[in-house]
Amino acid sequence: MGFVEIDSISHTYFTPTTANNALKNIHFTIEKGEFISLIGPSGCGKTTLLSIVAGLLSPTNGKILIEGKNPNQLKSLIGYMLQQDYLFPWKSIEENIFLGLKVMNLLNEETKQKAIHLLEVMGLQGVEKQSPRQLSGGMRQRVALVRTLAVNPKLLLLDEPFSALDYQTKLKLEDLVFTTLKSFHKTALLVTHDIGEAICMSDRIIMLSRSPGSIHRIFKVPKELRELSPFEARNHSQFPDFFQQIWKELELLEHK
Ligand SMILES: Nc1ncnc2c1ncn2[C@@H]1O[C@H](COP(=O)(O)OP(=O)(O)OP(=O)(O)O)[C@@H](O)[C@H]1O
Repeated sequence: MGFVEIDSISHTYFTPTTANNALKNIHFTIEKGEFISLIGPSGCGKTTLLSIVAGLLSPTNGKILIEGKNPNQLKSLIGYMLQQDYLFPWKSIEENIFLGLKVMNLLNEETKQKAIHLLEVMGLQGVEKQSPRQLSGGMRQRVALVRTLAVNPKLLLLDEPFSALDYQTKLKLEDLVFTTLKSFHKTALLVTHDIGEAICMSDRIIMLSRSPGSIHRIFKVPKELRELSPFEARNHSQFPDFFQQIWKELELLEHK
């Protein structure tokens, strides 16, 4: 059994007059420590799937099991990182990174110290007393990552966490997130529109097609690229060919 079992998920959004089949029979597993990316044309159901895995939305059909359990039983073990950092502007950085720990009743001297240490790991030592307004977008996203990791989640769900950043910051953050997650042996599911990002961060890439959202193809990232940091992977000789392969397939789906 995989660490995460996504077992024949279908989802329909109902309105009084319409039924929108957002997902149909999505079935795959994620191994512990694996990094998976979801890509596909707009509206193919990536965010819907992530919300279902997070336990925020109940699928119309099928089930999700994380270590054999329903995600609703384990919300505390799932961390979410989004495009917006959702830091509270009126709270200090320190208060922001302790927030998840506080909500989950896990705030003590040890967990506080670990969170502060994570800030240092992210290159943010000394910002504890500052306000989010004083930090750049990339710094705030790093704080958001610290807050997410502080509660020691087993599964990280990343919904386009780098898409609002400038290109250089995005590349740096990809490297940082990648190395941090690998060093803590975290399992992650990333939604992205960026093929390059999917290639350089993932072990496998799941391409969805739309109407209804279903798995079109699963790509295994070549071993040579998986062994490198995202920045190095983007510069590897195998990167352009693999990029082209995925790009062409995605183009076909976009115009379907
Ligand atoms: N709350 C909702 N009510 C009705 N339909 C919805 C709702 N949320 C999403 N949908 C529809 O479900 C389908 C999948 O949407 P979803 O946002 O999951 O796709 P996505 O792949 O994340 O899109 P994008 O890449 O544009 O962010 C789309 O057709 C969308 O219009």
